[in-house]
Amino acid sequence: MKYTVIIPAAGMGSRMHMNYNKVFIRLGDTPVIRMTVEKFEKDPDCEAIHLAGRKGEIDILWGMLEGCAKVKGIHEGGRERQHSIHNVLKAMEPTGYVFVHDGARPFVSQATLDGLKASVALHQAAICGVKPKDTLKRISGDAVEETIDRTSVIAVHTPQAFEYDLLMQAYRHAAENDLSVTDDSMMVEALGKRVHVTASTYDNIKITTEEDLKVAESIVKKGSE
Ligand SMILES: Nc1ccn([C@@H]2O[C@H](COP(=O)(O)OP(=O)(O)OP(=O)(O)O)[C@@H](O)[C@H]2O)c(=O)n1
Ligand SMILES: O=P(O)(O)OC[C@@H](O)[C@@H](O)[C@@H](O)CO
Repeated sequence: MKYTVIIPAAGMGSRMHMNYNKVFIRLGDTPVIRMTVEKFEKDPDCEAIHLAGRKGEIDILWGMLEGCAKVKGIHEGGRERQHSIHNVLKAMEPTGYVFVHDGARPFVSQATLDGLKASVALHQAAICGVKPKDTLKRISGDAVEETIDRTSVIAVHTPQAFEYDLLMQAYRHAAENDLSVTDDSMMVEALGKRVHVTASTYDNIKITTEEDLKVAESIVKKGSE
């Protein structure tokens, strides 16, 4: 199963409190965005990589990704993650399957990619995640309303994998209905389509806040799953 991956990298990284985009942070010698892209350079089933970058950072991204032969385009991002991805979807060639993967998740495993490929080929829409390790409660202000059955929830990661036509339809529908989402699956769910779930790894963190950098450095040191 061959696919194209869209990697949004056009955020501000504001929760990282640095004065530059967090995907440019180096872990060892390598920028986060290059580590992420290399995961897909190495997967023989990934045919093309398209990124979203902030206006003014597109040349920096091309520089950081020098020699990454599958990178076919770096497109201008938008106000929110979903607008960045929609811009890429509109700019790239139609294809069979599309993965969407955060530029800030450099530790996705090959097994996670393989699981998603198998699932999306069967179900048209597949996401990955991990079981929560903590007890989960629904709250109102500082009061507990209920304890959630944690066997019925997952913490969702990327990549998320879709048939191209389905994802295009979902993004068009979201734009027309002004839907605000935090992942791509929410748009497909809004069409009434069933989305399947496969396993991710606890290493597949999204680098979001300063403490994530310490975790990321320790994953680099030990090697990711
Ligand atoms: N307008 C945006 C916002 C986010 N992203 C990308 O989407 C991914 C996940 O988003 P998030 O972790 O929220 O990144 P930021 O928006 O950069 O972080 P923050 O919300 O702290 O500013 C990141 O790789 C980020 O670069 C994007 O392409 N376009
Ligand atoms: O809401 P945030 O801006 O932190 O992140 C949005 C998405 O990147 C995130 O929901 C996916 O990575 C799936 O977890």
